[in-house]
Amino acid sequence: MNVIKTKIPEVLIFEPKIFGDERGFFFESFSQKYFNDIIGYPVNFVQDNHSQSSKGVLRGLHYQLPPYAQGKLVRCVVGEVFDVAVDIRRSSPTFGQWVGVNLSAENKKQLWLPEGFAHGFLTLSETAELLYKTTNYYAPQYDRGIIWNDETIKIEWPQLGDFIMSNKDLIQPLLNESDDFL
Ligand SMILES: Cc1cn([C@H]2C[C@H](O)[C@@H](COP(=O)(O)OP(=O)(O)O[C@H]3O[C@H](C)C(=O)[C@H](O)[C@H]3O)O2)c(=O)[nH]c1=O
Repeated sequence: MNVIKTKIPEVLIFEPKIFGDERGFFFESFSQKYFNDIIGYPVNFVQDNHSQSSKGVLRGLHYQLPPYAQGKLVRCVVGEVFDVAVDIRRSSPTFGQWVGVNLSAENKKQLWLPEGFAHGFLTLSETAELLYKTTNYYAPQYDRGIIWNDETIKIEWPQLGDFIMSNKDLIQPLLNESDDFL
């Protein structure tokens, strides 16, 4: 597994070792021991999520407030997405900064974003399926969002024309109006 640092120290990109042969491929998509060694502390995932989206669907930017904050390990198993993590920890030197990476069934990359980050993605392929592990359970009453095109974050979303979003995501607050994370 290759680990790629990003401009935000806590956000990492993992590239698993792929074993290909005439039958196809095999790779370990997750190893608790390896992951803990890389992150430097024990990370306990309690929930797996799976979502499917059509081209142009943008989901996010979402996070959960403490005590239900979620770290996420995200991978794309069908198609391709532009996946984004935003640092929403007001005490962080990288507050308001973002990392974007193309995750795809082809590149098999994974994005790790710990608690304190908002998550969102834009679907680039006709259809895409995302699998992601979370370090806390879904808690709708603690679910929060930030508008996808917040001018202080300035995420450089790929230009695909009109995005498809849930009604909830069309009216998310600005970062500076959102509920404090830390
Ligand atoms: C997130 C979640 C949702 N749900 C139910 C609630 C709704 O009835 C339905 C769709 O939920 P929602 O529209 O919030 O799904 P997304 O817009 O994909 O939300 C996710 O999008 C961004 C990218 C994330 O990182 C989060 O995991 C999450 O916020 O699934 C559950 O039952 N459990 C869950 O963990």
